[in-house]
Amino acid sequence: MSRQQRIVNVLSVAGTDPTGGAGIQADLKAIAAGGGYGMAVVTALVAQNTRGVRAVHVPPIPFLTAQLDAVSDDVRIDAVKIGMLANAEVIGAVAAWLRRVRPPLVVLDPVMIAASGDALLDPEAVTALRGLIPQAGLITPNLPELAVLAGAAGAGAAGPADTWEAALEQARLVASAHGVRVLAKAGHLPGERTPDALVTPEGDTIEFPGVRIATRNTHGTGCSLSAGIATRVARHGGDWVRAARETKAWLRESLAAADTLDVGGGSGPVHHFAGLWARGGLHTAPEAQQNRAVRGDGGAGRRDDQPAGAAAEVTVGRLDAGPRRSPSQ
Ligand SMILES: Nc1ncnc2c1ncn2[C@@H]1O[C@H](COP(=O)(O)OP(=O)(O)OP(=O)(O)O)[C@@H](O)[C@H]1O
Ligand SMILES: Cc1ncc(COP(=O)(O)O)c(N)n1
Repeated sequence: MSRQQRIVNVLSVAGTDPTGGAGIQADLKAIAAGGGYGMAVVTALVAQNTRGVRAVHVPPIPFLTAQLDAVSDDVRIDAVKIGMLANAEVIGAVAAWLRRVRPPLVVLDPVMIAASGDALLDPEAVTALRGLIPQAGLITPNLPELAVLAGAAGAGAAGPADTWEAALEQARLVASAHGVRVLAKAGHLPGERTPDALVTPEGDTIEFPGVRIATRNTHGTGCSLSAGIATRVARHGGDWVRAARETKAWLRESLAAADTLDVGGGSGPVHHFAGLWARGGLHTAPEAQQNRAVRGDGGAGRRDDQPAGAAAEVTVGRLDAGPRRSPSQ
């Protein structure tokens, strides 16, 4: 098998979601759907469902390190996705392992607060989290997380961006302060548009347009996006733009089919395998309709007026980003 055809091994270092919509469980589905072999190290056991978080249990730090070493002592790691880190001790252990192992590609989703409003990171651990950023090739904060990072990087306590322009400005500040690529995401903004933008440390901005899908089943979209990008950037030899573009198209397809699942009474998961199952002839429209009928919402309100991958990205600024200094290019 040639190097290009090799199946990539992708490690998720994250917390759990026993209902399967976010965290490690979502990551493994996103990695598989993206064409990689998924592996997982648990940073925190989280008792949560589609409605919220009930309890968090962080394993002893030596056990976390033992999990990380068990993988890296045995398996070639092509990319790492890092999600929930819970506290400064966990961050320290993951940072030390990254320095030792130097995986070639690292995507850091700086998870701080669940969509339900529950804290997934000790507020005092933000400084430690910022220290981890230079070891990543890409970070994927949502708007509240971006505001925290921008505030710490000198923007003051501005709060989450309420316009796309303000989000891009914060992303540029964070990218240049930490020498890292930042994926800004408009998921939390009101309105019809949900663009993402890849911002380089040099200030180049590659925008991926998107149209909002009217569903409340968006649990774990950030987890799935970051794990999908980690998988595709490894498959595409470090091409971050292609990885982000393709992952957004896949996530759109998965979000558009989220209402065909029937998982929980809160914000449910996306359907990670909707595209694959449709192309394989599995679970066709009548079954999906039935799920919606059982739940009683008839699927009303869902909008999918744009085929996956239809939107072309827009480049603002220079494209010649050049190689990065960090080991996790
Ligand atoms: N309703 C939607 N329609 C289309 N795309 C969406 C929608 N909601 C989120 N997205 C997309 O999902 C991805 C994650 O966005 P978001 O900003 O919600 O991240 P997040 O808050 O980290 O996710 P999570 O819900 O896992 O915490 C982005 O690519 C965003 O554009
Ligand atoms: C273990 C874990 N990691 C991340 C999230 C964020 O996802 P969301 O904001 O959709 O709740 C989560 N709920 N749980």
